[in-house]
Amino acid sequence: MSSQPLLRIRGLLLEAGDRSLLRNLNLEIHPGEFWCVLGRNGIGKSTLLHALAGLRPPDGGMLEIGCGNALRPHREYAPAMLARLRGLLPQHQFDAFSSSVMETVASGRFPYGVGFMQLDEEDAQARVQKALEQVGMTGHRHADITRLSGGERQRVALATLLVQDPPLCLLDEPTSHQDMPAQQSIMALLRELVLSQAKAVVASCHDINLAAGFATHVLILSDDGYRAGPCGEVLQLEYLEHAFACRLQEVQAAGRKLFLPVFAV
Ligand SMILES: Nc1ncnc2c1ncn2[C@@H]1O[C@H](COP(=O)(O)OP(=O)(O)OP(=O)(O)O)[C@@H](O)[C@H]1O
Repeated sequence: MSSQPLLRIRGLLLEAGDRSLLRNLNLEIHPGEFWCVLGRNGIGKSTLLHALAGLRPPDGGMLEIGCGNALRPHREYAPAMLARLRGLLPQHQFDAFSSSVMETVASGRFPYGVGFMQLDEEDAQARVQKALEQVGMTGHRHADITRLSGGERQRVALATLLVQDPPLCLLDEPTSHQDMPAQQSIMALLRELVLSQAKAVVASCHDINLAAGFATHVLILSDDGYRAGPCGEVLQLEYLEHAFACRLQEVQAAGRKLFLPVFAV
């Protein structure tokens, strides 16, 4: 890949208490790449995404982010500038107050205002409308976010990220609350962002086959290290069985490679 990376990770160390989650992670994330992060519960996927977003400092090594020019550590950017470079869809949404779906999605434009709530109204509204269409939530635009289902609330959060429109989109389990068609459409939407808008996406995911179907690259985390690279190279039975500590079988269906669990019963 010849383009300038959006994110450079060098010798990254992440710890939780006295436990090392990730040791010596080296990776570059470029425009046009859709990375899925795979691994068991508690392996460190959310921790990694939070570190990539600059929400927690690395415990060792270096993380640099940028767009176009030289990359710099997250701490060297003002918050609004950093919010124009990267956005994070958290795994859970916490709503302390009522707010309409449209107001919530419009909050993604805050980094582009000259002051709090001083937005280009026309531009913001057009973006909100488009994002709600993209996530299939137009019919809920006047709804109170505290009254949405888990899957609906997560799609509103995704629409907020789309409206924020950063070149680097970080998503913690974007498909976890979604039914099967919604999982497919969200993954297709993320792939479209990558292919048609040259964004970079890094998303944690528990479904190997969704990753295989839509991602361009995978990062597989395991207790003793990681594998990273294009899907065709890294989505290997051996690596997956090692990372998930379970037996899998590889099958061909509809012209695609799928990984299924081997049930013990
Ligand atoms: N603030 C914290 N203090 C101590 N340990 C923490 C903290 N936050 C997370 N951990 C631990 O770090 C480990 C990694 O957590 P993380 O949420 O990154 O895992 P994950 O791979 O995203 O898991 P899941 O697939 O279940 O969402 C877990 O063992 C968790 O208990």
